[in-house]
Amino acid sequence: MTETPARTEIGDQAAYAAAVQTAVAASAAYYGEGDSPLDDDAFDRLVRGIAAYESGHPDEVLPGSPTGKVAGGAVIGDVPHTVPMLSLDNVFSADGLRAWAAGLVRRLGREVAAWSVEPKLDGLAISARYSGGRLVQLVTRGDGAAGEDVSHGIGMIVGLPGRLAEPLTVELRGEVLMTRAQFEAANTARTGAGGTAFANPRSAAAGSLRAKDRPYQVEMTFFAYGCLPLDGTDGETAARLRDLPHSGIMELVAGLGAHTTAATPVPGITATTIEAAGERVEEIAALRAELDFGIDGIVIKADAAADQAEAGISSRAPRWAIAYKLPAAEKITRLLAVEWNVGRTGVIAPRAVLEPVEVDGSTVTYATLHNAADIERRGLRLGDHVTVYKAGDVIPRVEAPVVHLRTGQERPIEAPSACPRCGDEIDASQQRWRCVRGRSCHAVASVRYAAGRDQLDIEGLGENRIDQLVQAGLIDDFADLFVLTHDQIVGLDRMGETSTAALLAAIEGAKAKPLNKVFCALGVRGTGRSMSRRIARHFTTMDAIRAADAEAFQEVEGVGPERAAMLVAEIAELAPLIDKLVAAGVTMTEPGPAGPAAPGGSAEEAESESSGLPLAGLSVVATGSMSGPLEGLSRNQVNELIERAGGRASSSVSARTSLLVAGEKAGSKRAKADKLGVEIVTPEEFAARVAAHL
Ligand SMILES: NC(=O)c1ccc[n+]([C@@H]2O[C@H](COP(=O)([O-])OP(=O)(O)OC[C@H]3O[C@@H](n4cnc5c(N)ncnc54)[C@H](O)[C@@H]3O)[C@@H](O)[C@H]2O)c1
Ligand SMILES: [Zn+2]
Repeated sequence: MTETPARTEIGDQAAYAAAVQTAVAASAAYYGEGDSPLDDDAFDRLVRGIAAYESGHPDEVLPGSPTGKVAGGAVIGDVPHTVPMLSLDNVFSADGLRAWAAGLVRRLGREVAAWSVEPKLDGLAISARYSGGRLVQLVTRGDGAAGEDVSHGIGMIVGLPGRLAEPLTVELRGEVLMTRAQFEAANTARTGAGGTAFANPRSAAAGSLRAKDRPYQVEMTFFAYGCLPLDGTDGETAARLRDLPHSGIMELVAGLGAHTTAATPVPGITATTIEAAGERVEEIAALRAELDFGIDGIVIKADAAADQAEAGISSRAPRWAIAYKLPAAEKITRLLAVEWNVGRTGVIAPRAVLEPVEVDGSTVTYATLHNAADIERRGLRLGDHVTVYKAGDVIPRVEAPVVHLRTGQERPIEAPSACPRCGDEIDASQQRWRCVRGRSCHAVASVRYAAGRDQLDIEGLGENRIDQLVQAGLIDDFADLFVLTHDQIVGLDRMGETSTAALLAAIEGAKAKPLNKVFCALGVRGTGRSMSRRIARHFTTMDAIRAADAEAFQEVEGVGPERAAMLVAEIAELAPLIDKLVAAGVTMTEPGPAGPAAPGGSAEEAESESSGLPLAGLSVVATGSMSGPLEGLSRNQVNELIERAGGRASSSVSARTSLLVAGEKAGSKRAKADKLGVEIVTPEEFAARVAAHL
């Protein structure tokens, strides 16, 4: 959310003319079939470059330039709109919003009565005309003055009723989009019918709405954001629509039976000050990742009809409304490779390796692909351009191939025919593939981790020895260590009486390790040493950990909703292993009083482990893209660095945060840290502080 967003540099007239051509073609594709070769970020950079060039060379402006026009002037329709369907001007920061509001107040010569704040739905604008309460025509926005008749879409759009609750003659305006589920279903239907996948929900909605004869059914969703009189609207209704504030219109529309944002986790609200409106902007932005439909910003409008009427409109956009743009949550990049990783339980999951791309404030190199069937269903190929989606803390995912960018060089993605870790067979009978060895596929690595110095610290149990025990069929996981007998071990290669006795004693000693070490030994995803200490300290017993739900886990510092849900799932999955440990008499409690952990767990440990380290006692959050010596580090690697340097890594800024490492595009976390007075440093400054641990 930087105030001066990046733009394409345009050096001369020829480059300018080429840029105009590219932008107009992209717009035509975007509003037409929904198959633009550019992602929104690239398109917006280009148009900003064009605008900058034009302001420096006003005599060179081409008549076909997209600037200052609805839909870049790229689209034409033949159904005139009663009232122009406009675009929206943009701001990119809280300062920009305040400046815009101040300008509007100046123009009106009085305070704005109220602000309405609602999500900016990322679909396409539609005009839905009702006659006597019956839906009779659908028209796209087109160039703003006239649009295309897409009435064949009637009946495919959830939330756009065929009949209103009252027999009114009115025009509803709103956005048609696809929810994530509708998008997945549309792509399944399309690829199933031999077609190619849509690149993203927005283009799927655009393409589906315009297509007339389709051999398969798709479903879309409508959200209303306006209601206008039409020819034939009765006088009373027309007067009501003219006088009601925007919020009142929204209530009326909902009452008529059309979808509005009221029923979503981000309902439109009104605020009396622009500061309060700004807070709502932050709230909506924070919920973006959890919504099942795309939003690309937040729309702030003067609510009162009189304020709107007096502010008026420009040729492109109303002056009484503004779009607060959020960073693009979706980018186009290349799919370079697919890795097949074997999880702790033997699940074999594909992961996309991408040409690194900046999405929503962080660099994305990997993205989830779920399973082999998913790759098939999406019709992905190696070398494809793909749309990658990430918002907030959501794990990045590959949405779809951008089929119209194919060159013919793309290759099929080959699924492994044997377990990539142990070479044994794959059980492909379910959507999630598994190694037939299940957990024991993972045995050597996981037992080695459990026996490591920071976990159970079992001396004499190196990789070779573990491998030997696994090969001999004596252990499948580290709980099996505790039931090994003298006779089982002493016969093994290079195991004499002395080393056998030493090993058994070391294993026996591990039973007395405190809960935090035992928990850490489980290798729960997303928990390292310090997180294990915090969890053990917070819950104090394994029973309490096992009983905790996601909400309870979020009370542990540094555990957000996503990690909490994962912890619950992982711990449930580990139940058989934990049961074995309990049965073997391994310690399941943490000494010392419960409560928030000191930076290093128990006070003593904290002393010995992290005092003297540069981040001792500090809770550190990193956000935005890392640069300087930290460039290229994943968020996880940065967190590990924080922990190595004695700090606690956390993903959310709170009053307890000591330090925010804010890279480029730090966004809302930076704003929050600012507000809370948390110290903020650049990645370079941070790197200097922890140089010894880099
Ligand atoms: N990738 C490409 O090639 C390409 C080409 C053209 C445009 N675009 C993208 O489209 C955007 C510009 O498009 P635009 O001119 O349609 O403007 P816009 O989408 O940024 O804003 C105007 C539109 O917002 C929609 N909207 C959503 N929620 C609303 C609400 N609550 N109240 C009012 N309106 C709401 C309406 O449909 C309205 O027409 C840019 O972000 C650009 O990146 C991309
Ligand atoms: Zn295996």
